[in-house]
Amino acid sequence: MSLRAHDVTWTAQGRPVIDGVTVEIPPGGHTALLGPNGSGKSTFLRLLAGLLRPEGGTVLLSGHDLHRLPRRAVARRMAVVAQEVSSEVEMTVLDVVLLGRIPHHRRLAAVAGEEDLTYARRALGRCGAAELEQRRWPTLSGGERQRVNIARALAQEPTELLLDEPTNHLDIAHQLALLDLLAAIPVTVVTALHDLNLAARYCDHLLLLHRGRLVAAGPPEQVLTGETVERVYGVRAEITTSPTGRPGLHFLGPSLRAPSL
Ligand SMILES: Nc1ncnc2c1ncn2[C@@H]1O[C@H](COP(=O)(O)OP(=O)(O)OP(=O)(O)O)[C@@H](O)[C@H]1O
Repeated sequence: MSLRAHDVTWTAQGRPVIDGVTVEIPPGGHTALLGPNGSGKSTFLRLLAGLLRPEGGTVLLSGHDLHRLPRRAVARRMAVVAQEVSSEVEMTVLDVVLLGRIPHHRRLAAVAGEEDLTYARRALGRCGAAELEQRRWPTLSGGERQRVNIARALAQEPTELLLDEPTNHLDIAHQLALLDLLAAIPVTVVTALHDLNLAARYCDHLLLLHRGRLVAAGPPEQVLTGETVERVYGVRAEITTSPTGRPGLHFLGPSLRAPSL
């Protein structure tokens, strides 16, 4: 297992935000991190990425405690696409993507050699953003910025890629293209997602958080049951098999009973 969390806990203002979560992320697969607003998805993603330190438990990368590994070695392996990115940075798109190459160099001045440019341009192409290369970052739309930010992460050539709501700002065609891309790359991917149908369609392994606790883990048909969706989201759903062979959720309305655990 490339990435594991064992009994991980993190609190804010005395309240557990992540509460004793143990998971194994299947290597080379695409795992979706699901849960209602405030359930702890972003926090857990940051813990998996080593951006937050667990207050209890450990995150293990290839069997080693993430916080005992040199930061540079982790940065070379793991790429993170955060939810919010600044729109103010005065750089071209190509330079933003080249930032992904920094962990592969000892000196900043060494970034932007031929090999780096090849990686950066290939990543832009994969994200359907090749034509944006010379645009100034602040002039991009939200969806363009999102695609470039993902290209930056791919240019890093990570073995683990963690993304927080990467489909935000993307139209449906770009959402599907991005999830197809993430399914095709030979990298361990963990994506926080709100859209349960997209998660069921594109991800092999789902983790469902509720109030900081892991309430279900496994393949989509096992995790996304009507009972679980109603209990966690407080919404009634009819679940059928979609033409893709994956579960398809049809939301019927609010639960007639209060959401609880
Ligand atoms: N530094 C912090 N200080 C105080 N509370 C925090 C902090 N970080 C997270 N929280 C709280 O922890 C809970 C989980 O937050 P988190 O952003 O991880 O949830 P999420 O599942 O990603 O939510 P969303 O779907 O709305 O993006 C929220 O109630 C949030 O307010």
